[in-house]
Parts: sequence; structure tokens; C-alpha cells
Amino acid sequence: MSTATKTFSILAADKLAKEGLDWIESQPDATLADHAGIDEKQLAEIIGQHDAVIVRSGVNITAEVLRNPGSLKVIARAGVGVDNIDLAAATEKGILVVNTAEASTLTTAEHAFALLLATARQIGPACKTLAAGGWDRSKFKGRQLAGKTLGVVGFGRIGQAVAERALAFEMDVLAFDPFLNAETAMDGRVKVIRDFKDLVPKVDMITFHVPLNDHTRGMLNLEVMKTARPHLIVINAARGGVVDENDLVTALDEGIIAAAGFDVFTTEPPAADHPLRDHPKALVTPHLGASTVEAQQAVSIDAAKSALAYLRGEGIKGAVNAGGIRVDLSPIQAAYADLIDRMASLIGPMITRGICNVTLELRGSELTSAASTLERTALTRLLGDRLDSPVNLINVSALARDRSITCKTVTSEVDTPGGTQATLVVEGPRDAVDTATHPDDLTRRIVGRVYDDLRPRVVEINGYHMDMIPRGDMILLQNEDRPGMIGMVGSVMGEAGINIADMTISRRASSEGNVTALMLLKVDAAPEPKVLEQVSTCAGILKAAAVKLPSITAG
Ligand SMILES: NC(=O)C1=CN([C@@H]2O[C@H](COP(=O)(O)OP(=O)(O)OC[C@H]3O[C@@H](n4cnc5c(N)ncnc54)[C@H](O)[C@@H]3O)[C@@H](O)[C@H]2O)C=CC1
Ligand SMILES: O=C(O)C(=O)COP(=O)(O)O
Repeated sequence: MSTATKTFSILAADKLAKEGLDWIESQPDATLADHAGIDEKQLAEIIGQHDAVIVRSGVNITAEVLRNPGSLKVIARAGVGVDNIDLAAATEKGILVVNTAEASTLTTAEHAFALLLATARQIGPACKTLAAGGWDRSKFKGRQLAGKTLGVVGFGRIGQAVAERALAFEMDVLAFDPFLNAETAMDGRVKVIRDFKDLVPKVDMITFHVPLNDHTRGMLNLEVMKTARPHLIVINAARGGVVDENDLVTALDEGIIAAAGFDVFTTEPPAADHPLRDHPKALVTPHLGASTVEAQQAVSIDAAKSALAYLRGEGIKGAVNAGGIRVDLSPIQAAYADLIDRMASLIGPMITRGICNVTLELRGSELTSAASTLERTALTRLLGDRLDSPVNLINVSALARDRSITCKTVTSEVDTPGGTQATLVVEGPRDAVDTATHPDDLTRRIVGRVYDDLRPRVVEINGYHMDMIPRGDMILLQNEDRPGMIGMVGSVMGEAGINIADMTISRRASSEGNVTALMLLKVDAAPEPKVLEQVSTCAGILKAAAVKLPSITAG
């Protein structure tokens, strides 16, 4: 674990189990702000004062809430569904969103199954009758699950757990999930149906375990309900809106379907006069799917741990909007991330024609698993130095896509003779006219390596070969290869009071045979813009740029 030099502030914006909150408070580098029950407006005001926020489904993290994200770096959902979080807004602001996908699977499956059993046996109305002094046994004749066919819509974690339970109850199970490419599932015990509309007429009971999105909203509507068997029981413990609520009420009233067990609603809580609240054929619970002692304890601790692990740079667990990013890099991967960041900084000032395509070539088996992170590292530097808005590993791919910048990483597990290697190639638009740039330099290419000492080295820039450790204040000069250039540059720097600590020179013959040189000066202080301008106007100097790179602690 990291040392407690920095304290991360974690905001609990929803009701979380005590165990997770206690865990946060036990950490030397974390403080807890418990604001369970906070409304959206208040949340928007304080969210930026915290490094992480943990929520359940009780609070909406809208684009408005994220308008001034301040220090916020991670939103942790203590649960599964993230439909209460504006993922696009979070991604755009560079905020990681994580969930605790597995911690509440069994609990939620049990709740869906409880609804199924209770609805089939009319437990709700029977209980109400008894409480009101009645004893009406003939009115509450139920139906047995064994021998019936259950349709499971969405065959992910919860859907499969429900199917397991249904099989144990001797039910036949049919599944529909467009992302399940098989004829059968669970060792042939579950038949997969390709089309949702084919599933509905075949089942006696149907249960939904899908996320709410444009494809699932209203997927069970009146038109589809009309194709069902009249004794169909509908269970929804996924998200309100997957089953059209108005259509459901009509179908229940008209006997198109028999009964419904609902844990989730389009608006939560549903309005006081919502027809499902007190419908004789509906058994309803107030979004209790994940509400067991065990699941709440697990999601609360998991969410707190994932948020803090990310803030500490220990890894990303349960990412919803950060496919492929890793912060728990191995030493060699971390060294390459640092090298690639420096490489992108170095060629940055030479990119004067805009960016169209970025290609990262990675050689070496150790780098493959970090490819996405390394690509995003290069892009973050290339775009971050050019855009006003914050750019980081989370939002950079979306930003590049928005600007039609194509990014590609080519990995090869065959190490070069010199070991691992990274090559970054940046291309501008083909039709951009740039008379100041030599045709050989229209594509910018930089090659770097990390050896056993884990120090970053640049070994080539656009055909100029070298072996240089990129660090500190540097000046890049491209010049005609003729006598007197070094002396001239030295005297301009001397007059400006700039000490040259180190110099690397490399020559290259152009396609027409002209020889040019690239001088890389390591200087003790950054040059004033006027010094750079002065040197760039000297005869024989083709390009001049200054770059500030981080120092290297290990020497
Ligand atoms: N009532 C409650 O308290 C709880 C509700 N949930 C909800 O349960 C749902 C499922 O959760 P998990 O099983 O953990 O998620 P999951 O991601 O493991 O499974 C979802 C499945 O739905 C499938 N799917 C996506 N689009 C589909 C479509 N158009 N038609 C059919 N299938 C589709 C996916 O391929 C995936 O297999 C989520 O909506 C979640 O929010 C989760 C926990 C508690
Ligand atoms: O995890 C989920 O998706 C849930 O629906 C559970 O919601 P909750 O955390 O109980 O507000």
C-alpha cells in the first residue's frame, strides 16, 4: 500500500453499509465525508471537493452534477446498474466510473426468484387478506414452478444465477441474450432463443436481467404481451422501463397476462397514485434486489476499495468507462509509459500540421497487456499539450474519436535484438500545405527503448539515430550539416546565459541526398522565447523548438 503522504477525500453520497465506511476511515490516506441522502443540487456544489464519490441508485450523477468536477477522479457505484450516472459526461471529464458487478449477483437473483415464487403463489394478496382478518383459501390458488418454462432475458451474471435456481426447481429454462452466441447454455440445460419475440409465446414465466438502454427500453410492450400465453407471469428486478409499465397495467387489467412481480420502476419512487403500487395482480417491492446484509456489506467494501485503489494508482477494478486502462503496471510497463510520455513530448513541438493518425508500435511480450494504457499515454500527451480542456487516460480516446483522429497500436511479441521497443508515429493531414517542413518530416516518428536499468532512451527521431536519455530542459535544432553550426549555436546560448549540459548530434541524408543534422541540447534552464527565435533565424537552422521534460530521479 502507498504511504499516507496524501489524503484522499471520499464522499459517500448514498446510503452505504457501515462496513465500507468503517474501512475508509481505517485507511491512513483517506477521509470520509458521509452525505447519504444529499440531493442533486447540493451534490453538484460539493462533489468537486472530493477525490471520489460512492453512490447506489438513490442519487443521480448527471452532467450538471459533473459540471465543475474539481478534484473528482472516480465515481464508484456500490452495485451494478450505472444508469443513474451520466457515463458520457464522466468520460468527457476524465472521471473513472467503476461498479461492484459481482458482489450482489446472488442476492439479486434470489430476490427475482422470491418475486417469482411469491407471485406464482399470490403471497402478497394472501398476506394482505389475512392481515385484514380474512381466511380466504380458495381465492389464492397458486401455480407450481416445477414443470413450467421460464424465459430468462439477459443471460449475464444475475440471469444465469436465476436460471440455476429455476433448474433446481425443475423448471425448463429458455434464455434470450443477443450477446450469447450459442445454441444452448449451462451444459445444454438451457436452450438459447435467438429472437426475443420468439421467446415470449413459449414461456409461462419471464424474468428480465438486462441493463436499461435504447435496445431494452420497453422491450416487453403491449404488442409483444399480446403474443404471450394468458397465464404469463412477468418479473422485473432489472430496471424500470424494460417492461412498459402503462402497457403492463393494461395487460393485467385485460387479462392478457396473469401477474407481475416488480422491484424496479421507471421513476423511483413511483408516484403515490402509480397503478402498480396497489394493483391486485402485482407484487411490488421498493428496489430491494440488492438489499441484503451480505450484499450491502460486500458492495460497500468493494466500492470503497476500488475507489481508493485507483486514487493510489494500484489498479482499476470494475471499470465501466475505462476499457483496457491499467494503472497497476509492471516495472517495465511503467518505464515504457514514462518513456512514451517523454517521446510524445519530444516530438510534440515538431508537429505543426495537426494530427490525423497516431500509431504506436510495441515490441516485446511484456508490453502487450499494457498496450491500451500505453497508447492512451501517448495520446494524452499529444492532445493534452494542444487542448484547453483536461485530457487524461480516461477521456483521451473519446476526445480523439470526436476529432476524427485515428489511433492504432500494433503489438508484436517478438523482441527486437536490442530488447523491447516503442515507436510512435504521428501523421498530419495529407493535404495540409506546410512549406516549412521537409517532405521527409511530414510523418513524425520517434523510437525509444528501456533497457535493464529501466531508464528511458530515445534511439531515433525521424531517421536521426542516437542514444539519448530524454530529461529536463531540452532544445531541438534541425540544421543543415555544415561547419560552424555547433559553434554558432553555442555562442547564441552563451550570450543568453544558457549553459549547455549535454549535446547529441545525429546526421541524416534526405531522399534527395541533402545531409541535415538534429542537435539535441540539454540545457540548465529553459530558453526565453526570444532566444529560441534568435537561434531559429541563424543561417542553416531549419527548425528550433524547446521542450521541458521531467527529471529522472535515478540519475
Ligand atoms: N433490482 C436490483 O436491486 C438490482 C438490479 N440489477 C440490475 O440487473 C441487471 C443485470 O445485472 P447483471 O446480471 O449483473 O449484468 P450483466 O452485465 O452480467 O448481464 C446483463 C446481460 O444482459 C445482456 N443484454 C444486453 N442487452 C440485451 C438485450 N437487448 N436483450 C437481452 N439481453 C441483453 C448482456 O449481454 C448481459 O449478458 C442490470 O440492469 C442491473 O442494473 C443489478 C443488481 C441489483
Ligand atoms: O446494483 C444495482 O444495479 C441495483 O439496482 C441495486 O440498487 P441499490 O444499490 O440497492 O440502490
